[in-house]
Amino acid sequence: MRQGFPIATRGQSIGLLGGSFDPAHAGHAHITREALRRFGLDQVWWLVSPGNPLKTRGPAPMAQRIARARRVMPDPKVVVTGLEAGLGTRYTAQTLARLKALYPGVRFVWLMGADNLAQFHRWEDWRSILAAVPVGVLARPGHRMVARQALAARIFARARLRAAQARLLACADLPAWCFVQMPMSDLSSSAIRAGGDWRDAAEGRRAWT
Ligand SMILES: Nc1ncnc2c1ncn2[C@@H]1O[C@H](COP(=O)(O)OP(=O)(O)OP(=O)(O)O)[C@@H](O)[C@H]1O
Ligand SMILES: O=C(O)c1ccc[n+]([C@@H]2O[C@H](COP(=O)([O-])O)[C@@H](O)[C@H]2O)c1
Repeated sequence: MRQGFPIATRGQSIGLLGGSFDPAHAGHAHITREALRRFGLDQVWWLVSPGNPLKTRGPAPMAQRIARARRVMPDPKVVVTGLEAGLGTRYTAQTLARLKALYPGVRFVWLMGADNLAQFHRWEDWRSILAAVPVGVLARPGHRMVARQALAARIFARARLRAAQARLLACADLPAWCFVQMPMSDLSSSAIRAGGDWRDAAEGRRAWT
């Protein structure tokens, strides 16, 4: 394994939560705990992104975002990484192809909030992502209807597992995706950047819907 890359063994199920984490907040921690439990994952790796290809604004420095993410999510099952910077990949499809080659036999699951499902069809080579790994989608306020309305969800409607089957997702035949509802956090990095109250966000004191 490449130096500085997390360890995973054959047969393990690893969730990958990519994001700008600019900054990380209790909403990220919440969906990660839910994903571990609902999808029966062994670990979740946070992929702190060098920069979302669809966003024009550059994020805060990587080291700063990683350090904060580790404070927000000090869970032994969660590994905060800068893997995409290490791999030199920019698009999720590329990242997944590289990780699957580096970790043969590991079952990766791509995780994302429901807001990302809404625009998933705009991602580079998005169909290849669904061909490569199962996708777990976590509810987010304002995106209740996305599992029915998003273009990618409609095109791949037959690949959808019911929430009751969530634990089967990591081993499911591809393509497969699953949307899980749960108590939601209304936290977002953009609201934190706008409001400047980072401490409350880290400790999750904001409202839950
Ligand atoms: N409160 C939340 N509920 C559900 N999913 C979330 C929540 N916050 C973030 N996510 C998901 O976590 C992943 C990484 O999110 P990201 O780092 O972009 O944070 P963000 O709060 O969405 O940022 P921004 O407000 O700048 O768009 C994405 O898949 C996103 O959908
Ligand atoms: O591959 C793409 O085209 C693509 C487009 C938009 C977002 N993503 C990924 O989605 C994840 C969430 O991005 P963000 O900026 O909403 O935190 C992060 O890992 C991005 O690299 C990927």
